[in-house]
This record gives sequence, structure tokens and C-alpha cells, in this order.
Amino acid sequence: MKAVQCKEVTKKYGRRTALHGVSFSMEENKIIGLAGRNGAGKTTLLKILAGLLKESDGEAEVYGNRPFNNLLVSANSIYIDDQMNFPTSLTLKEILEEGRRFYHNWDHKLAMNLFDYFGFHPKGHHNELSKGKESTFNMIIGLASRSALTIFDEPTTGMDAAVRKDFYRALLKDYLAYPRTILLSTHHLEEVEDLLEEIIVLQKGNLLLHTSMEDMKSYAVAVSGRNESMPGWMKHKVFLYEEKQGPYEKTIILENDLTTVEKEELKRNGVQLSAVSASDAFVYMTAEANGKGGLDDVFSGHINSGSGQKTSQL
Ligand SMILES: Nc1ncnc2c1ncn2[C@@H]1O[C@H](COP(=O)(O)OP(=O)(O)OP(=O)(O)O)[C@@H](O)[C@H]1O
Repeated sequence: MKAVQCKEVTKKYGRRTALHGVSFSMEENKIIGLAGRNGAGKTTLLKILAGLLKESDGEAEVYGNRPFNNLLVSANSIYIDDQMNFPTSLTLKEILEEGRRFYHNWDHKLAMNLFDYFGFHPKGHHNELSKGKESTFNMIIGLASRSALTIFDEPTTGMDAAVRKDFYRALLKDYLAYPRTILLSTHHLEEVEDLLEEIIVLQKGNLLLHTSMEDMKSYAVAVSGRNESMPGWMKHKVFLYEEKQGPYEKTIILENDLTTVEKEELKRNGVQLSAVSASDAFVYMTAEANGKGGLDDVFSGHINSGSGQKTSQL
């Protein structure tokens, strides 16, 4: 059975459309990443799948059920983000007890072991935690719930590097022991790319890509060399990014569909081919061609300000 199925899911907030007819499906028992630039629609999509928001058009299904206001879906899924609120009257330990009562797969031993490992005080309160500690506590709930669909929306906000590493390890260990469908949105693809089996990329509310992590790792290739060494057929390739290195040389990031013959010709011409990591490929493929030039232009004063005046040279 599909864990998630989205058919032409659209979400409008008033006149703003956050998702434009997004369609994809996810097999169960996989760890899938959701990536996209700020405002791409990640949280909106995840909240629809968690049943917290209703799609304006199209259909989202979680294990064959429409998630909005659906108790069956709520009982079998969990949505973790950095805005979770708990009754202030409850201690941290009491919150975990409540988790045990609500989630039928809840592993209280795991919850308490992680609670102790990360140094929480049983009588502490959620609203007194630092940002990183709050995310760590929420992550414990997400893992211990062992929900069939576990959704982490930017779960590492505020966590320091060591805690993030612990979180990824705990997630992987527990997933291997108790496979379930885990959907994880992140702005730090480089940190999770070895954890993910698939990746979904949203751009401005549209589905840009849904592919295996293996394919994402070879999605793009960097081609560097002298301008005259680039064969004419290159212009028919999909350029993700191009940068001049002085007047005679350049580096081009291409979608990696080069044939063996093409690669050999490039090498014979002295052009260097190098791999592009999945996280770099993501940055290139979602870079905005906004007509404003690059960041370098901002600092060299080439961008027009809103008033049409040139900004001053820094
Ligand atoms: N409650 C809301 N009312 C109006 N517009 C909203 C609301 N929530 C989100 N939006 C808009 O919908 C779009 C998608 O927002 P969303 O939070 O889903 O993106 P995101 O990919 O999670 O962003 P980020 O990475 O910055 O968290 C944005 O343009 C945002 O301004």
C-alpha cells in the first residue's frame, strides 16, 4: 500500500497559492527528504499530510485515508515541528506519559532512555527549554511514537552539531529496527543525504523533482575548462549554473545526461569533469533566475535598488 498519495494537491491561503497541483506518491517504510527554498510550500504540504490543514483542491491520502480531521490518520501519524505547544501545567515527564497514552506503538523505554541521555530534568517544563532543547525533546516524542507516518518538519532547529548528529543516528537506528515511513523536511541536505532513500524537491509550490537519493547524487556534473574547449553540442544541454573564471575559462553545472562519447570528447579537449554533491545539485536546481544578478553583483553595486537608483559601491 502507498503510505502517501497526493493527486493535484493545491493549497490556497486567501489569494496566495502555496501549492500548485502537486502529485506524487510514497511507498511505505522509507525515509524520504523534503527540500525546497524558503516559502516553497514544505510546511504546507506536511501539514496537509498530517491532517492539520485541508487541501483547497485535489486529494491527499495517507494509507488510503483523507487526513484532514481524521482520527484514524491522527492516531497513526505524528507531525513534529519547532512550534509544538504542550499544556504548561505538565512536566516533561508527564508529557511523555501522555504520549504513551495516545500513541499505540509508543516505546516508553526508548523515550526515557533518550530523555536521560539528553539530560532532561523530569520536573522541567517545555516552555522553559532553550530552542535546541525544545527541538530535542520534540524529536524524542517523534521517535518514541513509532507512528506509521512520522513527519519531521525542520526537526533540528536550534540543535548544536553534536545533538544533530545524535538525532540522525538515533533516527536511523530506530528506523532500521522498526521500519516506518519517515518524511523529513530540511534545509541541511548535506547532513541527511546519507540517511535518505528518496528526495522530493518543491519549488514555489510546484513539485520539481521526486527521485531516489542515488539518482540525486549523480543528478548534476561540473564541467570546467577553456571556453573554446567546450564543444558546440553543449548548448543543447540543461545548464543549472554557469560561472566565468576570467575571460578564457568557465565552469558549467549541467544536468548529468552526458553520454560516454560526450565525456570522452570533453576529456580529450582538456575539459575537467567533476561530481556535484546532492546538496549542491539542490542549490543549483533551485537557484532563482530573478533577473537581479548574483550576490556578487550586490557587493559590486550592480543591482538597481527599488527606486531605480544604482546602489553605491561598497
Ligand atoms: N497561514 C498562512 N497564511 C498565508 N500565507 C501563508 C500561510 N502559511 C504559509 N503561507 C505562504 O505559503 C507559502 C508556502 O509557505 P510554507 O511555510 O509552506 O513554505 P516552506 O517551504 O515551509 O518555507 P520555509 O522553508 O521558509 O519554512 C509561502 O509563500 C508562505 O508565505
